[in-house]
Amino acid sequence: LSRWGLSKEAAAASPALGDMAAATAPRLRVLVDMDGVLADFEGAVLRAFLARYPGEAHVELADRRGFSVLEQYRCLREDLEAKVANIYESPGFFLGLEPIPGAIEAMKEMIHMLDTDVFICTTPLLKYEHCILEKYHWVEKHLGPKFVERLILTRDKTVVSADLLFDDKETIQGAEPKPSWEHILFTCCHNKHLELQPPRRRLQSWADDWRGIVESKRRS
Ligand SMILES: Cc1cn([C@H]2C[C@H](O)[C@@H](COP(=O)(O)O)O2)c(=O)[nH]c1=O
Ligand SMILES: [Mg+2]
Repeated sequence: LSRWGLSKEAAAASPALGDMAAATAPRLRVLVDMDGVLADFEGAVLRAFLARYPGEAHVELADRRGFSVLEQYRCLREDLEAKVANIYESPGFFLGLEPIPGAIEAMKEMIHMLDTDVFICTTPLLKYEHCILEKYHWVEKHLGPKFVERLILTRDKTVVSADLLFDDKETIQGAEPKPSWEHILFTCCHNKHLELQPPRRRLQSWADDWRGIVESKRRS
């Protein structure tokens, strides 16, 4: 079935029906993750770690593997886990994240695309004291109040319905075994070495063809 609920065979057999369906095509809903996609979580962790613990063992961004920076530091040395957690649980950490290159421009363009609804979909830390409020402030600071209305905070992205999700986490699991969205893996230091099995798709950066991905989904 296409996004319009019409089988590809039916649309091919009756072009008029296909045209009608296209004319009444539903709006495309796009979810964009925050940490690692809009905001540079990884770069900020490393910079703050080096500043707070100079001379301490650390993981260079080029050596990052796996979603959890916490886990990699724990593997390096058990006591580093608490040090790294302390970094991103500190007040000001989430608000101070630098935007990922091209992210702000892409979001401002995407929100004006015809028949497209864009939302930011992000997971707050369980230790949420600073993280949640600062995520709202970050969005207002970098993207403006219109995007604050489009911020979804959830610990389970699988229950949010959409056509596309741009996210740097390799595997996104939750209560819904078959999420409605196609996950586009956004390249980040911790996932760049992964080889995706077809038909999974990647966006290498915001300079890559995100518009092509959005339009291909609209046509599907
Ligand atoms: C250890 C660790 C934690 N995070 C945190 C930061 C955010 O609160 C979420 C990620 O949210 P997303 O919506 O999946 O981007 O988890 C992290 O990003 N990386 C880590 O290594
Ligand atoms: Mg992320």
